[in-house]
Amino acid sequence: MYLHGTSTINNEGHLTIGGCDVTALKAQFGTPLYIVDEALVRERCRQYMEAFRASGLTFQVAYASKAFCVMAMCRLAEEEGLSLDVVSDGELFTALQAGFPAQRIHFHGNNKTPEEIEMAIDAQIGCFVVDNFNELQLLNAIAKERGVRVNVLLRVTPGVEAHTHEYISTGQTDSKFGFDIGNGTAAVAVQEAANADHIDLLGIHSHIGSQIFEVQGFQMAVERVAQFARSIKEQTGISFKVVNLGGGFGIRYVDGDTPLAVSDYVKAITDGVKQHFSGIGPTLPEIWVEPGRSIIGEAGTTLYTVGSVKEIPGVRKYVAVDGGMTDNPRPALYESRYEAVLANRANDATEEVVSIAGKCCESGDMLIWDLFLPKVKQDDLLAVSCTGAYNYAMANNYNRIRRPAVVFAHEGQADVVVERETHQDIVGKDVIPARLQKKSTVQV
Ligand SMILES: Cc1ncc(COP(=O)(O)O)c(C=O)c1O
Ligand SMILES: N[C@@H](CCCC[NH3+])C(=O)O
Repeated sequence: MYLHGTSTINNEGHLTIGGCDVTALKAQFGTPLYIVDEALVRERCRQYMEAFRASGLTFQVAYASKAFCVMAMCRLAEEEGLSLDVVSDGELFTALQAGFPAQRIHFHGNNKTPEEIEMAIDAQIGCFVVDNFNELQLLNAIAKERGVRVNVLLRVTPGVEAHTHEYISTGQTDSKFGFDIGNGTAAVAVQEAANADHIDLLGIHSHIGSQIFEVQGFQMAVERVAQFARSIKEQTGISFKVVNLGGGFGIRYVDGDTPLAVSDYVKAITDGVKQHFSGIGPTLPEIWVEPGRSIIGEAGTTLYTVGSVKEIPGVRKYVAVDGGMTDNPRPALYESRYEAVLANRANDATEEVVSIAGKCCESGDMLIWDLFLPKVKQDDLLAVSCTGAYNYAMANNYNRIRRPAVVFAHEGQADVVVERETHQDIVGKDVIPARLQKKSTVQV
């Protein structure tokens, strides 16, 4: 059984996270429950910061908040010295409400609305990562209206195919994101941004995909982006002060996943920058990255209570838990695989192979197929590991199921950072028009 971060099994055979016994967390907060190992998140942040410091380059590590964006997480990222990547007014609002320094916020997205752009300009965020020509023109016009100048990176597609699930691969030419280098669009965008009177072009951005295990994709992206920067410099004299190489660094979900150490990914990038960018300008560019999953993914665990257990003799045993695709849609979306332990009897010998079903009215709502566990009973606790990234962030209310609470566990203390939704939250935005209101049956 693989235990991430501070997770241990105590003498009673209970899983503990951040020094908290999960059976006590269940008693206090109920299930399903997302538990975040705060020390592991901090450790990951520090690994990035230290690896970049060791490179001697000027840098920013921006936490890609799409992976898990709540106010406490923004605070934690700020405390660790990270910047923040947001992709919507919702994420921006969350960051600002948490008091995250606006200058360290970078705004992404392939279809920012005028309202989002206005909100971000008014908040004086650090930088827009511009995805397309419509946005470039809109941003310039809004900045002009407000009499300000805005910092911009242009998102380019370097033509690198990352080895990952096709839905989370983004660096190839046929992608909804960015200006393509290969077909010349990126060069046109650079010229247009440089000519725009209310835009300061800081540099370029490239993100090749997510959950990537090898360094080759990143090395290739650095090389392509550097070639592009060199040709732009030669043809136009424009040089890039900042190069953002995105996120995508892989993590260990299950046995057989082989992520590299954070320092290895960072070294591949910084070595590549030193090699390929030397001589383009008087100094090397500032390097930014945007890790999301690798900061928060392994630090998250989802705790469920087992409900029904159904055996189809000779076929399969289904163990249903009190959550499912509403709190973790990743198995249904990407066929993602997860590991789990029986968190109240983790020392019992494994005896059977079961499949973990969610409670949604949907056959595809399966969390884990063919998992070895001790003999599972109703009311047992199941802890699915590695659910920190893109779980709470993609949680939904299908079947009007309430989103679980999130707690940060640290040094024996667990604090709620998101409360469990209530039934009232579920109907809170519903409106019954007057003509559908229930008529009173009381006769006067
Ligand atoms: C532009 C951009 N930056 C950063 C990330 C974060 O990626 P990851 O969570 O894989 O590090 C993503 C998501 O893939 C992204 O699209
Ligand atoms: N939501 C995806 C990652 C998306 C990355 C964003 N560009 C996942 O769960 O793996």
